[in-house]
Amino acid sequence: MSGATLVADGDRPREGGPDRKAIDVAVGVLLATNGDFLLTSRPEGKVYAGYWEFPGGKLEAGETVEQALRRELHEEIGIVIAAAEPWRVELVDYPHALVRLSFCKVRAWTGQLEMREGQRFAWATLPVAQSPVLPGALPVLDWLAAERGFPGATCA
Ligand SMILES: Nc1nc2c([nH]c(=O)n2[C@H]2C[C@H](O)[C@@H](COP(=O)(O)OP(=O)(O)OP(=O)(O)O)O2)c(=O)[nH]1
Repeated sequence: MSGATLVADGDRPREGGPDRKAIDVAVGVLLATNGDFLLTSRPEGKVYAGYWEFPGGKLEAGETVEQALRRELHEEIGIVIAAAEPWRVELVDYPHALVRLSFCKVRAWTGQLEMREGQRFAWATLPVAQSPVLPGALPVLDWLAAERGFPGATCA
């Protein structure tokens, strides 16, 4: 897992000193009725371009996680989500930023998937065939595996 450290929420960040402020990010784990989950690739021009992740993005000033997730998923993949079910929060210390990822499960939405930033997308299952997976998205695969009683490696 080069270039990023997963740290327990509340721990002091590895680099940048105590003033390094975490950037809040809302992330959606879209679940199809058959259990498949949506992965999207990071667009060109962003850090970790081409890596697979769960769709989402940074909170804007004054937004809640759910509001940001609703906005980001509409802007980036063209859908309008129903409820966002808060799931887990994870702090990841990247060289480019310390990010606090708020993962939400999303089971219902309207609209057709439309990759508006030139991303690729895949309905994935365990073990995930897509590669490489963004370091900050890997724990989600472990959480899904634990929930599902899936044994072994989560990536092929
Ligand atoms: N969307 C998403 N971001 C993740 C995941 N895991 C992970 O570490 N991240 C990190 C990567 C980035 O540092 C940060 C998200 O920032 P971003 O640059 O993609 O957000 P954004 O779409 O708002 O981008 P921009 O408006 O600044 O261009 O969160 C994940 O599964 N999904």
